[in-house]
Amino acid sequence: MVDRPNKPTALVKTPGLPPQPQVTISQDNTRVTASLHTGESIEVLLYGATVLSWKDCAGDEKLWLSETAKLDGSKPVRGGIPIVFPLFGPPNASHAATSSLPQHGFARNVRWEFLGKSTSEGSSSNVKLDFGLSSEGIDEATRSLWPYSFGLLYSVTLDRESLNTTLVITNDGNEPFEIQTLFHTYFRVQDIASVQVGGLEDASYTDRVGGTKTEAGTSSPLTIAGETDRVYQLTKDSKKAIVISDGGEPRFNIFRDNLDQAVVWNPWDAKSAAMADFSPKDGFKRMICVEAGSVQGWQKLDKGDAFEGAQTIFLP
Ligand SMILES: O=P(O)(O)OC[C@H]1O[C@@H](O)[C@H](O)[C@@H](O)[C@@H]1O
Repeated sequence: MVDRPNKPTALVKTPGLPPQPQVTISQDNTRVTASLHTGESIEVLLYGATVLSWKDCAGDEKLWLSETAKLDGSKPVRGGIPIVFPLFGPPNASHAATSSLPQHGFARNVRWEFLGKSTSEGSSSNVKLDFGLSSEGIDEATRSLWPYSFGLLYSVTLDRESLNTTLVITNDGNEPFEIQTLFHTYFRVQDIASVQVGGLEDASYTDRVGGTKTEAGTSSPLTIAGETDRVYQLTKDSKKAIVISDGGEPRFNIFRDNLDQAVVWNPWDAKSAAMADFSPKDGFKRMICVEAGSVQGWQKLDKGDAFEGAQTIFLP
């Protein structure tokens, strides 16, 4: 073998890109899943753009999803994070424009479009999934119940220690409209008897159990010992977290952005027994809904206006 005195120098090795988040669309085109190389993952059903699952790096599920939740588009999902829009709660004749809509509006009852994924610049430790819905994307029957020209852009960002959901609502038509919106997050807890919700102290609230009444805030964290359905009126201070603790340990820190109310809901035994899509029947012991939203009064959007609201849930 001839030894070549002037060998070409080896090519300088380009450092490999860090492992990128994986995003997959299910074969039946109904779900999008995303995972970080460190193990965290989310799964989003295109029906309602409902986040069904959020797991930490150890694979522990953070959201509660009923075992009998309908995932076939026949009913809003009982669990995960359904989106409430453009109406919170049951329709009411006092607000004519939304009085024909179903409870919590229609955004959770229709299929959204997956618009794509992105990551923060230079980062492989987060992934953002974008979903869209517009007046053109809903069926004629729904459009006739709420005949406005709108656009919704919903972004779900998974980070190693947090999940952010951001909704941007635009008025794309000439007619003004009024909206309410909320992230109806079902949190998974170990034992509702040992759950405390902090960060709501001193906030007045509307109690919706057994007739609607307004109550002054209390100084201690909220505990749940029966059916609970409250709309808390919060300050605009987006730096103050709502903290869900379980067994004395903080589990979730929820930060709001431009969402001035939080609903706390647990149906307890009788109400959950009456819901066919709620199971197991003692599942109310392992869930609590803490729902950041804008649901007191209405946000008016004139032609060309936009409203943006977000929540970020941190794992302590
Ligand atoms: O059964 P739905 O329509 O999903 O609503 C569940 C609950 O959602 C909560 O946000 C409301 O405060 C409750 O009053 C309601 O019962």
